[in-house]
Amino acid sequence: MTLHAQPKASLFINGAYVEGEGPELKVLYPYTGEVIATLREASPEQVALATKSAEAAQKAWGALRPVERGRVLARAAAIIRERGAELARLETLDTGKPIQETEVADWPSGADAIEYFAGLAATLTGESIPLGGDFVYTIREPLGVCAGIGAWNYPSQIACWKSAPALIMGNAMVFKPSEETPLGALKLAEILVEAGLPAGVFNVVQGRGAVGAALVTDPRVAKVSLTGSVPTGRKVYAAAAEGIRHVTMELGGKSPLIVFDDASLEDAVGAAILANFYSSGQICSNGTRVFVQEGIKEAFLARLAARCADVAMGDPLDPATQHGPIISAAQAAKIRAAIEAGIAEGARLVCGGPGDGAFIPPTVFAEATDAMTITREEIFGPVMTVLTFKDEDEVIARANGTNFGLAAGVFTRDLARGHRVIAQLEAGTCWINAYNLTPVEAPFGGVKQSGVGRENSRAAIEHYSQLKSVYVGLGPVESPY
Ligand SMILES: NC(=O)c1ccc[n+]([C@@H]2O[C@H](COP(=O)([O-])OP(=O)(O)OC[C@H]3O[C@@H](n4cnc5c(N)ncnc54)[C@H](O)[C@@H]3O)[C@@H](O)[C@H]2O)c1
Repeated sequence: MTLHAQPKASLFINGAYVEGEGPELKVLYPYTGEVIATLREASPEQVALATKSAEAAQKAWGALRPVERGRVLARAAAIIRERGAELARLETLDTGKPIQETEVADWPSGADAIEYFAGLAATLTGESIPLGGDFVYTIREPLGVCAGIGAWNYPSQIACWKSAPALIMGNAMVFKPSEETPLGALKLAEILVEAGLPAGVFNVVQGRGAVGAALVTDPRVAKVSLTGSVPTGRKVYAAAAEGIRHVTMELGGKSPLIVFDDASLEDAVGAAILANFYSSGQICSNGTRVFVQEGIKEAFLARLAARCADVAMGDPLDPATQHGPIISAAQAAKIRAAIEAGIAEGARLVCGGPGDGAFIPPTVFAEATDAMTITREEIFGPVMTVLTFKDEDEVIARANGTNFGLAAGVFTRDLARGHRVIAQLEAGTCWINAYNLTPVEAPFGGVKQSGVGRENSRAAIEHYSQLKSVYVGLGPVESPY
């Protein structure tokens, strides 16, 4: 079976594939390390060309009836679903994620977002504000050219989640995928054009951080939406501030998953697995600090270790594979260093460990403290830290003892307690008796250093539009002189 995934060219500008003029970018299949495509980065001139194309195309696109924009996006969602198998395979080659995940989670979630915003299109109106005689009306306007910058863990989903609300509001977008996973965004550009999107409304440039930085500071860019780590977020937010640009920041996390002793043990263990090991643990909202109430700690760890022992690791294209490789050798080395630090600082390795080559098995630490590196820092790999607690107040304080605030989960059969605890947790995206489910209908995003703004749901529209307020005077103008 060929693993060749070379696109027609590296960039997609003004409705067509264009070859990049910058440095080479090799795309490796994480499972085997073989080169599946060789791309070129965009040159600074090509980044400017992309934003100019976007600026030119945005005017007519933004002037369409919203229902017409919705029709284009609805068609694109249908094409994504028709090509589900082909797109899932490409996503697996690009990311190394098991095909059993990419078939149900990645592009399908992207298609959901495109479909959702397509349906919302015609409902996005301003309001009329009566003032006695005079009145004010508001117009919800697009921002103009939006820049999207993606991470490598959900490359196609991220491209869809950012472009769908942007485009439906009449904006144009220039998207830069992660240099690790450049392929899916090109497919999205192709599909959008096939669905009827005018040339230039959605463009893709490739490259490492410097290309992202050039995009963020391009004078035509009005808004920047980044999915990435906190350190990158800090840089991008600062660069965007120079031009008073709007931002959405979807950043990292070290989220708490709290399991009370009245919870269904089997469900809580299942959620802890979903919260730590799906996509080989490379998920921003992962509940990597699992707080288990004292009385059930041993039973929880025993069941967790037993279920993790059954994991099927291996060839991501094999439908039976549940746990794939880590995205890159560099990321695997970082995760291994975190595992070594956990052992060196005295935590007990319950199962898993550093693994071999591209694979790191589901790894669980117990007897950890809040001060340990594995408990404080985002690892972005399949590493769970189990901590124990005595009571509600204690666990809330400890769960909040972090600068991150992306997500949080609570497991309990006492629903009053579930709501009470969630209300006190400093996190943007929360679950009670569930974890890591992110339907497009619900807002997604973080508080504290995990981010600014929300993706998905009607809330995303706020971040891709601005309100014009129009005062209408119906009476005589009263001037003081
Ligand atoms: N909150 C969310 O929705 C969410 C989702 C997925 C991943 N993440 C986070 O992303 C991180 C993992 O992804 P990653 O390693 O690709 O992140 P990263 O921060 O290294 O890179 C993210 C993107 O930013 C670009 N970039 C780097 N420097 C830049 C600069 N100076 N200016 C502009 N762009 C720049 C990169 O090329 C890449 O496309 C984790 O921290 C994870 O938690 C967050």
